[in-house]
Amino acid sequence: MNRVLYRTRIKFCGFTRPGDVRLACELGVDAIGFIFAEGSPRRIEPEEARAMRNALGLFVDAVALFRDNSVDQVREVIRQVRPSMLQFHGSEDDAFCRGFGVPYVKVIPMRGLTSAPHPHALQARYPTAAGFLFDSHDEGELGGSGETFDWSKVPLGMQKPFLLAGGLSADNVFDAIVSTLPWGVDVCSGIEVPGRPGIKDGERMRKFVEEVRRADCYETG
Ligand SMILES: O=C(O)c1ccccc1NCC(=O)[C@H](O)[C@H](O)COP(=O)(O)O
Repeated sequence: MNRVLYRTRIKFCGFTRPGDVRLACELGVDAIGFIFAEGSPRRIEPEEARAMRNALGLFVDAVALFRDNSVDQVREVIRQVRPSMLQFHGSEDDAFCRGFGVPYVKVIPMRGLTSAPHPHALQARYPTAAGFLFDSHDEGELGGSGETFDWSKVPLGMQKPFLLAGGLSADNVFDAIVSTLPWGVDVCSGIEVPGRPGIKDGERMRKFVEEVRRADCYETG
């Protein structure tokens, strides 16, 4: 497949500082993720996210991440942050996810799977999802682990766009894209200062974007 002129979307996740958000936008990312999951070291309050949302560049989406949060918590984030997309990491079903009237992405935990999830089964379970995100954590675990999963388990023939996540960095995102041809890639710890969750590293962000663009210009034949 000739991938010249293809553009892999980029989502950077787990921001805690407006300056990092501004730099990410200048680097040309498509979406910025704010984490509201209980127990996450990158969890922020809706007020903090609202300030960072206001720092977003033109045409950059705000994505709000949840993991089995209450209806009231999700509503409060929507009220204050006005995300253009919700991302659910827990055991939420389609009825819960669609109930807020904001498009949503459902995260599929990939750790420990012996075979690829079936695209029709995902579609049947989450019929109103705007897309899916394949991440490396196990069912019931937090995301943002910085670990990869077996990319051969990414299903072929997905009916909706999907994002690849889990342990991506400038060192492996080229191979990840060429191997799985995702709609987009999502990274959290791979663009951070090591050992400092939520503190993004400008040079790591820049290199990540550069490697995605390099993959976009690569002809797989
Ligand atoms: O990052 C967290 O702390 C977190 C906690 C609970 C739910 C989701 C969380 N992060 C979501 C993500 O950012 C993705 O899982 C991420 O793209 C993959 O993380 P990483 O392997 O660190 O790149």
